[in-house]
Amino acid sequence: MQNKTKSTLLLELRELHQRLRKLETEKDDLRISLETSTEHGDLIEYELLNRLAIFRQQFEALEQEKKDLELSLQVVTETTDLFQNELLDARDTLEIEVRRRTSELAENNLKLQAEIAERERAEAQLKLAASVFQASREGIVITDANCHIILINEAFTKLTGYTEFECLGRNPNLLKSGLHEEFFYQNMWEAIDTLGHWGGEIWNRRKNVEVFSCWLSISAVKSEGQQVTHYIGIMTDNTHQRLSEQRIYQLSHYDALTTLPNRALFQDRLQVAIKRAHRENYRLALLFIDLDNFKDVNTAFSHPTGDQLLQNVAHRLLACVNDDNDAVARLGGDEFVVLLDNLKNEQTILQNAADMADRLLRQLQRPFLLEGFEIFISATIGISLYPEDGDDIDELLKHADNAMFEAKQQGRNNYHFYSKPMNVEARKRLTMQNGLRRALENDEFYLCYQPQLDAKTRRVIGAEALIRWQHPQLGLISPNDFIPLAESTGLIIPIGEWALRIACEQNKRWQNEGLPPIRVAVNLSVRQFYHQGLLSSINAALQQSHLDPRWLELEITETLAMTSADKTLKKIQALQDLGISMAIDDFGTGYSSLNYLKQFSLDILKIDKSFIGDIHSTSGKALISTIINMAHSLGMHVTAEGVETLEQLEELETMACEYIQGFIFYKPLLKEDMQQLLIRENSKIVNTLSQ
Ligand SMILES: Nc1nc2c(ncn2[C@@H]2O[C@H](COP(=O)(O)O[C@H]3[C@@H](O)[C@H](n4cnc5c(=O)[nH]c(N)nc54)O[C@@H]3COP(=O)(O)O)[C@@H](O)[C@H]2O)c(=O)[nH]1
Repeated sequence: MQNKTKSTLLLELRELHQRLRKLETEKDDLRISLETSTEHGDLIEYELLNRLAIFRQQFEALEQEKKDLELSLQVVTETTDLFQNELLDARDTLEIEVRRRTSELAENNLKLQAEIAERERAEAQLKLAASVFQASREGIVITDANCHIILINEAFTKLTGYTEFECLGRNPNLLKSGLHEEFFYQNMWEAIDTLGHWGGEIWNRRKNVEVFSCWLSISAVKSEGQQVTHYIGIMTDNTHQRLSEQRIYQLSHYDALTTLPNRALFQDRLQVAIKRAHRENYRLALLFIDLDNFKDVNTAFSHPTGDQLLQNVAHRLLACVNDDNDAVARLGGDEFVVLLDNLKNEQTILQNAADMADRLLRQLQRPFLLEGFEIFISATIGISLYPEDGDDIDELLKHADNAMFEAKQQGRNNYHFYSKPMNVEARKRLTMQNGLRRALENDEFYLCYQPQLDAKTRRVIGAEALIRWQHPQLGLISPNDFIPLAESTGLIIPIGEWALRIACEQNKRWQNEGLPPIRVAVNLSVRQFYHQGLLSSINAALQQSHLDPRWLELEITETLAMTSADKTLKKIQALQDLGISMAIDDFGTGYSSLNYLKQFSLDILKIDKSFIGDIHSTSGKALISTIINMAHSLGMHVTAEGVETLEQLEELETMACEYIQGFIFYKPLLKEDMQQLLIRENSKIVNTLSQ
């Protein structure tokens, strides 16, 4: 009974009540039946009473059962109430615990949520970083602390041509272009080591050996303990920018039509040249060139033809200048400039500038063949000199421009110096130059003959033919003044040929007159010597005069002999093969190679007068003696020139110098005087023979 639950007990109790009520009803029914059963006899009554007693018993049993049940219910209810209280207590404790655990759980959950969010954020960042690394247009390379590549991105491969496989484990110096000096890399690493970072432009080399320019930034990555763990290099291809920069530079510094430097670049160069000239104490000449009547070409032909003409002019100007020192630029329109830099010799600056102006004018005078036409133009040049005519760009340009304007006023196709004294000199030069062209036709040249004597016998054995120019206005002009001009204009060729022809004819004439034969020496200038017509003109002179070649001597200077030695050697040999004597002039003033001298096997060595003037000193004496001995050992005879004093003559005699030329005996003589001398010489010989 105790084990039954309260609800089971209540159920049973309810059932019991029902059964009791049913029994009550049956008992009532039975009583009524009993009261009304008199008609049925005693049997029925007995039966009914019996059944009633059974009912009663049942009822009482049920009542007892009910009591028991109610008792049990009471027990159960009491037990349940007790349990209920314990349960309530337990539930309260449990609830508190559950609440505590729930809040703990909620807290942990929040933490977890935050952790998950953090992890997701970190993962997203990593993903982003990885995609940025890969998608970056900059080439990125990551190395370990020992500079071994551990990671590169796609852009790096694109930029350098190296794949990851080819790079991993290697040093990034595999990109070294070889264009930077070692100190460049030293500075770079110094910055990384001290500042942790370096950035700059660098030339690298791709796998296909192509060199490219890039902006490179290198950062050192450090641990918390400040130890370098990695290096990150980020490079941006700069080639396109470089090319555009070059293009922009080209456009802004060079003339698009002629590709010559434009005004801006020229001014920069002039500025640099002025500074250097100031520092190193030399001079500059600025030639401002303006084409004459250029507009007519544009009008008569077309602008494209005019453009072509300007391009051709630029080429010709460039061909005239010395690549190393001089600069040509187009200032605009038909205006050009030439800068002569590094003019060290003060004596020749005027000459150099005037020579250049001459050369430019001559080049521009040659016809230009354009579109099937021969187009003739000329130019006018204004010249300013640094520092005389200005010490800054603007002044020099302005004064050269002014000088050009002056030159235009005086007629085109000429040049004009800015400063007056220069112009006087230049005008003299111009007069000489113009006169030089006509001098041959006008028979303004003549030859003098300076006798050469045998040092021992004092007999005249030869003469040097020396040219003179009798200018109608300027008077007698020294060869020292006009020979360089003739050289630079090329007029030395006809003038030299004339001197050669006259000397041969005169010598032959003296021989024909029965005078003692002498060897006449003729000077050859550099241009003349290398002129391809030299041999034929000498042959012509000899044939026309019928002079035996052994009575002709040709003098070349020491400097000439030493330039292009092989070419010189062949030419000397060819002349000697004709039977002509070859002399090396001005010996000691230039640069000689004993080796060449030996190979040339020249006939005569002429010691320069500057040495003879120094013969009184011990060192001068020793030097001359050495030269004479060397010449003898090379099989040459020696002529001492510029001998002016007895002391010099005696010294030379003791040194076994064979021939003497100098004022001590004779100055250069007119041909008539030379003839008289030869007549006297002849009579000396006759006298000696008759004694
Ligand atoms: N290419 C050619 N060059 C020529 C020709 N004619 C002459 N020249 C060269 O011109 C330079 C100057 O010559 P010149 O003024 O005639 O002077 C010569 C002599 O007068 C001078 N000399 C001779 N002796 C003395 C002397 O005792 N004292 C002194 N102060 N001067 C003297 O030396 C000049 C000859 O020199 P060099 O020729 O070196 O023997 C001169 O360089 C000539 O070469 C020519 O036709 N063509």
